[in-house]
Amino acid sequence: MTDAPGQGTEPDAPDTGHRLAHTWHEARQRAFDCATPIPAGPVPLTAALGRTLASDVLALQDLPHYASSAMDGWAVNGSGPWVLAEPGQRLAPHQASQIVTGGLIPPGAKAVLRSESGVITQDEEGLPVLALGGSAKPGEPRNGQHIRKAAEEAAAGELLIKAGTVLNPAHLALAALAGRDDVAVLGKPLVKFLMTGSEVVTSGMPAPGQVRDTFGPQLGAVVELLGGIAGEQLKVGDSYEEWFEALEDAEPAPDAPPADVVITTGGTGRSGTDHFRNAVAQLGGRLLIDGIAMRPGHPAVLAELPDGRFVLGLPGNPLAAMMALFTVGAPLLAALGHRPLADIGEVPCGAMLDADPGRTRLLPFRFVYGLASPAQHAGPGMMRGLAAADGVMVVPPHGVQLGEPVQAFALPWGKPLPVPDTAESKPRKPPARPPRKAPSGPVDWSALGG
Ligand SMILES: Nc1nc2c(c(=O)[nH]1)N[C@H]1C(S)=C(S)[C@@H](COP(=O)(O)OP(=O)(O)OC[C@H]3O[C@@H](n4cnc5c(N)ncnc54)[C@H](O)[C@@H]3O)O[C@H]1N2
Ligand code: MOO
Repeated sequence: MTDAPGQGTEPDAPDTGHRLAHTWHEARQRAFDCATPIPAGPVPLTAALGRTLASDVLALQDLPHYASSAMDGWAVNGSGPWVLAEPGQRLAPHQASQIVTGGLIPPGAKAVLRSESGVITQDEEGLPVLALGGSAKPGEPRNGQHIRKAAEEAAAGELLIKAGTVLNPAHLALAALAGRDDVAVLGKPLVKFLMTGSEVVTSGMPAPGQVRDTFGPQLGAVVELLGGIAGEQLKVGDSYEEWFEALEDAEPAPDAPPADVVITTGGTGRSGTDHFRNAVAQLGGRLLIDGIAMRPGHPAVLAELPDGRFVLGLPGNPLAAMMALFTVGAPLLAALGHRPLADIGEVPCGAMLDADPGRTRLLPFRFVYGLASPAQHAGPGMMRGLAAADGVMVVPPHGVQLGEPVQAFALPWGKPLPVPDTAESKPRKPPARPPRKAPSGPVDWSALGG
């Protein structure tokens, strides 16, 4: 929200010399090109799920590293009856000692007799001995029976998990079996959030003049879907000093690792309480993107601070913020996280969309009979259209004709869209002949539900 003009120590905003310097495609490419992949580093196994392994995991020793019993019963040497020995002691022929599943096979043991296959009885002198009995099968115990040999899963030095593997829970267990406490994984950007807006309330019914926070519930989740690690969310007041301090982050909590990316919401405008550019300037940062020729989301800003952190300023309007996040945040997180720039898809347009000279429109759409139909309820401050959408159309400034292919991207939580063979950098030209008259604007989906 933009209220009274700001006061205080706010410096002049950096003079960028231009507004909306970047087309949608340029902004996307620039956000990707400005970042380099975060180097690989070790993470504890408990934090490694879903991460990409940077170097092979080898068995540090034999797996298992000692011979053990596969059954509860007795370790035995030779044939019965067996004289009972102390557990762990070397067994001479015709000796046995009690053992549990997983127990270390004592020296001299040749097999394990299951508890249900043996009985403790007495010899002629009344001393206790172990004899075959119960459910023992003929020939039991065979040599080596019920003994898990050392190295039967892997020998020391053997490759267990290849570099490049995306780690699942079983990989983590295998790495632990191999004796690892941590694994080297490719870098993944940690993202912190600074949310502005004194009118924003985070629970209950907002009064007139207040709005319910739409960012708290969704931004972290979207960042995770885009390959980032969602860090802490901090609410920032409207004063410049609060903004500056939050962005400076001079005294981070001792247990909080530094962010790679800071995402701010609101405050991208140029009125008195909109402080993004000024705080970046005071911190000695540089603006990489300052406005994009797109709608909604045109005030999006991307900056880099001297300490290497990227700061992505999302507009306050909820849908505008998501479009800015998809346009700038997605490529930035991909580049930092060792991933390629996502391909842009193509869908047949289900409406005639007029020209809007000079800017790209991002329209949430839903497939209706195979055609991408623009969403209703897709104003910059709305979420209803996006919540039900199948993707977002990238409508070029010259518009789109009914049935014409139009570039589109999938939602981070949605199904992929078909990608054409042609390079995404070649937006379609309008057809030479005027098309037949067709309905324009949003399509009424109410009959379809959802
Ligand atoms: N004179 C002009 N005014 C505006 C322009 C312009 O070009 N000239 N652009 C408009 C556009 S487009 C956008 S987008 C916004 C950008 O505004 P800010 O980034 O400065 O954001 P705010 O002013 O703080 O908030 C805008 C709007 O968003 C609501 N908001 C903020 N946070 C939340 C949240 N967590 N959950 C839900 N809604 C939120 C806030 O209440 C405002 O309604 O500027 C336009 N104005
Ligand atoms: O970026 Mo604003 O529409 O473009 O909400």
